[in-house]
Amino acid sequence: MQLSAEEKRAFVNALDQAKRVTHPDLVIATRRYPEIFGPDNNTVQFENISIYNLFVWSHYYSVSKTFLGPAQDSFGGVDFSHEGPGFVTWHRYHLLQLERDMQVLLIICIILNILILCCVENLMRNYSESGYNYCDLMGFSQDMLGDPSFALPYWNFAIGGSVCDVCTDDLMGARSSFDTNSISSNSIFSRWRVVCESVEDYDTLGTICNSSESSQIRRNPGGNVARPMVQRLPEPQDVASCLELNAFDSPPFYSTSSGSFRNSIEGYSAPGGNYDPAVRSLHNLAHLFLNGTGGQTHLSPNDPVFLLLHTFTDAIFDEWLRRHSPDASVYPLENTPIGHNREFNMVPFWPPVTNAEMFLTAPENLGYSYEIEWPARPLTLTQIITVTVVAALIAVAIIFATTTCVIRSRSYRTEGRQPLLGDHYQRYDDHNKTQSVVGGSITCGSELSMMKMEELPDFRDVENKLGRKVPESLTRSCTGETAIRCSETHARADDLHTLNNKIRFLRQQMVSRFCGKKESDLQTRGVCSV
Ligand SMILES: O=C1C=c2cc(C(=O)O)[nH]c2=CC1=O
Repeated sequence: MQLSAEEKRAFVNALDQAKRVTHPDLVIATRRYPEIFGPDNNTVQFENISIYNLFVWSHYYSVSKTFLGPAQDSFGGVDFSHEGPGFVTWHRYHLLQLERDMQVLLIICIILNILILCCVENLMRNYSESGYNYCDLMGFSQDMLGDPSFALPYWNFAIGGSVCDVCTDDLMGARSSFDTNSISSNSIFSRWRVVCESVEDYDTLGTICNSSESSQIRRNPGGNVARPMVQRLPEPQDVASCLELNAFDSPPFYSTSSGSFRNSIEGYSAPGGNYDPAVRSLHNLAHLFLNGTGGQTHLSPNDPVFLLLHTFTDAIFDEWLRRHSPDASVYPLENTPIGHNREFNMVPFWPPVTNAEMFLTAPENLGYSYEIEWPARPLTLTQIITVTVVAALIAVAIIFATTTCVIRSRSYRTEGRQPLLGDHYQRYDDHNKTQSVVGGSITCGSELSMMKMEELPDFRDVENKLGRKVPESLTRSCTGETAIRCSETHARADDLHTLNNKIRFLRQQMVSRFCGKKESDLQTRGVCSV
């Protein structure tokens, strides 16, 4: 989704070229081994095939029944690329082969153009003057020229919801307005035709898929009403959970494996690792979501969404390798389904390549990397417990603080109706010392000072705030009891509250001024009373 418009166009055009240009090196077998030399035993049953169709054919071949020999049953249920540890390694190589083939395509194109320009310019002058070049003759477009570092992008399919965001005309093709199962005619992919469609015929006739193209790509993302579970894409959390799994794979190394990263990313077990026959997740779910060509194993690469879906699957595999740094030995050496053992060659790639060769971190060993932001990891049980306990403690602290505030504020309010200087502010006499503040008088030890409140520095502020004169009886030298009474007579509760605070402040000032101590110190020692 982050490609620029130009990058999208170049990518789509490059795929279209790959669909049309014949693979420069490889041919496909269209008959099984006993018939490979043809009816006359002299005509090899091979065919040329385009670069993209070879990509489709390889996948078809890897999931096809394997012929065991004359008079022997086909070996059904064989799958060299799914339902086993080789799922991730096989599909990785599959993508790398296509990517390399497309890079070569671009290099050939550049070389041929240079040759035309330098060597056969005269010969081709008329053609060049028409604005075309040799690569156009072969089906190349200018978009692809000069970019031999071509790389396959990926589709983050773990976005939840039921919208295929890459199914737009500038990418993989929007839905046709006329047929919900077709691709819009504005997309180049509406003109693609599939290969390997006639599986039943191949099986009954004992043949193999050839390069013949047949019907259009079918696609109806999220539209399988008969199977609501596959109407939604996987969620980001599914990726996060799957990446947490420690074990690469687990016996029987099949679609029934539990606690297996491979089976989770493949999508036969829940993202958290438990095998559940009813579950389809991640890669499998994305396939089934496409609901058409891309959801049928023998056909799925015909829909180009396949390769974006698989580059993302490969990115998850690579992130798992990076996080868990597994030794090669975590990939099972034996007892896997046929073709999936660690040192076995992956069928049908040529030249031979083993699963082990793809079980390595890509940036360090294979020369490519993915630019992806991974969803946050889900919390472990311990983390959930810790967070819960901390949250509970914070809640208790908040409740305690709130309750204390409420009680205090209530007591302040009632203070307005209580003596300003109550019983506990009564004179306190110690044998040695007497610190006492009563109304506007302070006694410190033997030293006695009398002071009118009016004389204290900012006493006028109180009056300003009250908007009137402070009651006379208070300003003189109210003893505790007197102060209340005179206040109750002259001031409202709010005023009393303000006054109360002010008096408390003044009292502190007086205590510290006359005793040279803070009131709190004196109170701590239990020798100060007001
Ligand atoms: O192309 C594929 C289609 C698939 C469908 C399922 C499924 O779980 O039913 N799995 C698939 C894998 C494919 O590669």
